[in-house]
Amino acid sequence: MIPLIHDMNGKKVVIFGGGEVGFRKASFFYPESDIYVVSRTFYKKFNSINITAIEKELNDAEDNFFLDIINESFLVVAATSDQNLNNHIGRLSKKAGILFNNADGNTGDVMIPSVISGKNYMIAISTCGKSPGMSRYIRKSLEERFPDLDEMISLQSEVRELLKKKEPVQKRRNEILRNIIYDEKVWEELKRDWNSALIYIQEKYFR
Ligand SMILES: C[C@@]1(CC(=O)O)c2cc3[nH]c(cc4nc(cc5[nH]c(cc(n2)[C@H]1CCC(=O)O)[C@@](C)(CC(=O)O)[C@@H]5CCC(=O)O)C(CC(=O)O)=C4CCC(=O)O)c(CCC(=O)O)c3CC(=O)O
Ligand SMILES: NC(=O)C1=CN([C@@H]2O[C@H](COP(=O)(O)OP(=O)(O)OC[C@H]3O[C@@H](n4cnc5c(N)ncnc54)[C@H](O)[C@@H]3O)[C@@H](O)[C@H]2O)C=CC1
Repeated sequence: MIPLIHDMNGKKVVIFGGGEVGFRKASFFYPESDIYVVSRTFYKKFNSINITAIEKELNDAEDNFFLDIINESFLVVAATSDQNLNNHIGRLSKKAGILFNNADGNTGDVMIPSVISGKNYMIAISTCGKSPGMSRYIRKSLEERFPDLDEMISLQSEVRELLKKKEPVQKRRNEILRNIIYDEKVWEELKRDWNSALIYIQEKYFR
């Protein structure tokens, strides 16, 4: 498997299973996608997000029920507590030519990663199904280790543009940007304030 960052805006996503896991998967795609959740029961937190809920016992549902509901969707997620049912939904999605993610059962075409994101970046973490708990741990560790990523990226972006005007040699621009990233004092100034970090950079690197 390889990672892709995908525009899910307005895409139809159908989730089977309305438990805590189904809710987490729905939250993952919310609010970007158009989300349908099909289940016999719904976890209480579903009240907090805007999805289309379809109450249905799936044990006695015909294949055509599934095929009608997943029609024209971009992705199907199986998150019921019944592996056989999840795998069956996977086979039907394949038949319909729709991407499939399985929260419990045979791995589908797509896996859902742990995500850290800000205004200026996103990082997705996966252990390829080996240890989702470790993905969560890595996410938490990165969040603690890099609380100022957004600020640093916007600072780099600003300095990059300033440098393009001031420094004609690309290799030199590259070197300065790298030195700034590794300059602990810049990170310290950033904690105080974005502008004081920029002033420090201009005094030290723009002479
Ligand atoms: C394969 C995958 C399928 C998929 O859903 O795409 C899958 C499968 C399974 N997870 C299970 C358990 C747990 N999942 C988590 C947490 C997350 N699980 C997520 C993704 C994935 N989980 C995909 C692989 C991604 C990868 O490898 O990185 C995350 C990243 C994204 C999300 O769900 O939003 C989210 C963290 C979000 C965050 O916080 O950052 C925790 C931790 C916790 O809840 O504290 C536990 C308990 C501890 C543990 O088991 O490690 C079980 C039951 C195992 C059993 O029966 O014992 C299965 C089924 C199986 O393994 O067969
Ligand atoms: N991929 C992941 O990240 C994780 C997956 N899991 C696994 O995912 C599965 C779901 O976990 P939870 O949401 O905690 O379980 P849960 O039991 O709280 O929720 C299951 C949902 O599926 C629905 N459902 C089950 N059978 C159905 C049927 N025949 N017809 C209609 N609806 C049906 C239930 O009504 C319920 O809403 C479990 O098997 C669990 O082991 C657990 C943790 C993380």
